[in-house]
Amino acid sequence: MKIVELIPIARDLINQAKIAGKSIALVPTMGNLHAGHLALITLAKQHADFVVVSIFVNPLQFNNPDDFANYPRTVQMDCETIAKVGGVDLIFAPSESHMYPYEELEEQTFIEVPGLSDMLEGANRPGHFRGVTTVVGKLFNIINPDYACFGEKDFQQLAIIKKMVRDLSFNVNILSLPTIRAEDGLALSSRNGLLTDLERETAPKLAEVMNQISSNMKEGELYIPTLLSTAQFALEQHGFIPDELFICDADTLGELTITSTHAVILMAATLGRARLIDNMIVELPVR
Ligand SMILES: Nc1ncnc2c1ncn2[C@@H]1O[C@H](COP(=O)(O)OP(=O)(O)OP(=O)(O)O)[C@@H](O)[C@H]1O
Ligand SMILES: CC(C)(CO)[C@@H](O)C(=O)[O-]
Ligand code: BAL
Repeated sequence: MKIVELIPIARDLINQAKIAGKSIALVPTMGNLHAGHLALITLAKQHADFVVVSIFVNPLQFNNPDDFANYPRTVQMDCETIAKVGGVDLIFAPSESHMYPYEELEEQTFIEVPGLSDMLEGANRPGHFRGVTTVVGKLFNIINPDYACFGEKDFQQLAIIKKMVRDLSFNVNILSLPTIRAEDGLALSSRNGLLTDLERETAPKLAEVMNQISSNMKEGELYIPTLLSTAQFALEQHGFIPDELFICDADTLGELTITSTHAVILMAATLGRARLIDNMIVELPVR
């Protein structure tokens, strides 16, 4: 396994693999790896001969400077974890100045997916998805993967990346994986490390509240304002500051309509220093 910081060196190694007839899979991450990332690596290995993991805390996608400053950076430990798990051929871990060599980040050329990027999480984190699509597009151009693997935990991000790939004709197959959870139901996330022990005990309540909304919907309660206000109240009772609570059509991410077959519950809530996100698909009862 090679660990590479520079774009031309990564390109050379990928070209050699391609000349040898190998297919390439990319797992983009911001590091601080957990079992969710390792499951994405397993997915990549199932599809391709040469697996690349990128580790880059992308400044373009952080609209909150404290969030960027606090984001856990553990590259050395991540490389050791990946080496221990095995099966990864290349770790691409560029420096910020190598990815964005400008004095001001705003000088960088951006990729922007309209519509989907501005709603829901995008409305709450202005510029976030523009930063994600720009870095993912750049990684696709550097690594030139046949496959790229993403988690369904970032549901809206996945929808936006699929649209970017379609709209810009990137020659890459997008693979995805359901959210990997701790035994108590908490979605694994790098930001979970920011929780105190006590907050960590409370954190699974986010998924519990989501499960409760899902059960209510399956039983026929489909009046969204009631579902959302009940969830908001429950989260506040547990000490969360709810940030986003949405129930949308899982296919369009727009409002539920009479023809919707699946809803998605999207949640983001702050607990202590951590902003946690989660989501769940709900098959709607026949109406
Ligand atoms: N619990 C999980 N299950 C499956 N995939 C996950 C999980 N957590 C993250 N991923 C996926 O891993 C990839 C890299 O995500 P990232 O490095 O941001 O980790 P993260 O744990 O989501 O961190 P954070 O949520 O704090 O940003 C993304 O495609 C993301 O959707
Ligand atoms: C896809 C990604 C690695 C781009 O920085 C990031 O948004 C993430 O970790 O989900
Ligand atoms: N996995 C999501 C990346 C972010 O919150 O910036």
